[in-house]
Amino acid sequence: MSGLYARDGAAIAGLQKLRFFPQAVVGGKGTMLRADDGRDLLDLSAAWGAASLGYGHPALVTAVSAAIADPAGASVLSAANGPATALAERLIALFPSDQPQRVWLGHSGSDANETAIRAARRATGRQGIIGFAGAYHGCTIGTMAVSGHPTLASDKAAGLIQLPYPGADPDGPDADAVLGLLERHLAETGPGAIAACIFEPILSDGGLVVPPEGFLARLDALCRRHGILTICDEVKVGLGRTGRLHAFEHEGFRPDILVLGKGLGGGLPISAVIGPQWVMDCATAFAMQTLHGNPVCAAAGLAVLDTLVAENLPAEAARKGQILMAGLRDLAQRHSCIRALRGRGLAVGVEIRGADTPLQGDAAATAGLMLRACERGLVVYCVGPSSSVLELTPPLTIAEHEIGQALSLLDGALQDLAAGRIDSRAAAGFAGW
Ligand SMILES: Cc1ncc(COP(=O)(O)O)c(/C=N/[C@@H]2CCCCNC2=O)c1O
Repeated sequence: MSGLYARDGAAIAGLQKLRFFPQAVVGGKGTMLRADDGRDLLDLSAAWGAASLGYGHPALVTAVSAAIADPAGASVLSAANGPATALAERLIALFPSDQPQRVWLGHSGSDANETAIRAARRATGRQGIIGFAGAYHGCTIGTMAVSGHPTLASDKAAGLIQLPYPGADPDGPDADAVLGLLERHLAETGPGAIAACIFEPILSDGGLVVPPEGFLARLDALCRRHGILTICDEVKVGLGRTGRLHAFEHEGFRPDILVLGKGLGGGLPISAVIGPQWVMDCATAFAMQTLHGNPVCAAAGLAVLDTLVAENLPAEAARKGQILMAGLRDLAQRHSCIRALRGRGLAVGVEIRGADTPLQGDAAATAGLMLRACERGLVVYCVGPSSSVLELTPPLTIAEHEIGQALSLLDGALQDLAAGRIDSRAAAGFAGW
């Protein structure tokens, strides 16, 4: 174990660790992270999707350097600032509506979803929320209460209707069954009980599950019939990652409220809730934290949005996602432990079947695979209710040759797994999910 990782163990709280292998980073450039042992690691995670432009992108460096050198204050709580206002105006323009919209700026997906839910309740006067099993909306009390991921098994919100996510379980309910279940719930609760329905356009931490075609549009229509606000949580898969600017665009509907985070800041902490003015202006001093709308983070957000356009990153994600998926299908032909491949654009899941490997368990095989991948120079993490789905969410700026390198490194780790060259105890020291 490296010196830096040991020091991390003696200083950083376990409360915030989700560790799969002893990764210790001292720098980064593009898609590469530099480990403290001098190795270059190809990062297929992009820090759980936050490093949307990779590491050290010139547009980010220029924008953030200028903003920190002459900061326009530190927040929007009690003063307007240029970068935050400009970012809000851009986000409104990118999520057009026939109603006036407003933008709330935060630090994380958690505080953004927490705000969206609280504002929906305050603006509608209703308390109930519709959510989905397996969904990850945040790690705050309010977001955990409406999430369904097993790691977030806290007390659930009073009045929560938690539905199965169609497609998450191959033997589970399909879209018709889930919508029928929701209709029955609404018939029982009455039309005036539910404030909002919150959903991910791709169930991400829940296993990288793309919903059946048409499901989300039908869910949106059903909610509108009952005056229920729809909150689309695009914190992980938004902003070009799926091949469209917004993931909901694949589904042919427009949610009432859009939540963005992670990649919005390109690695800096900024999130956003974009929604109708009657919701977003329903109160003041209601959802505030001291540094919300920080001008340096907002400048990063503007640089990300500029670069999405300048480098045509949504279309590039669609194109490169096809290259990645084709390579994974080739690996699946040669490695029977790959149970399934799922995703859109550069949001891809590789489900692992442990029974076909010497490590036997799905989670054990996945853990061993991640650790060996890192030893071979590839960073990839896992998601899913059984921690058995590799989540590939590389920087949108990943180069084609780096996709080839990543596939080759993953192939090597899969060969090690199949040949019994990964000790089952190797990953035991890492708690994972
Ligand atoms: C769809 C979706 N919505 C909200 C969140 C919460 O975002 P924050 O972790 O920035 O508070 C997340 C965060 N997801 C977790 C973050 C914790 C580590 C596990 N991997 C994730 O991507 C998310 O994926």
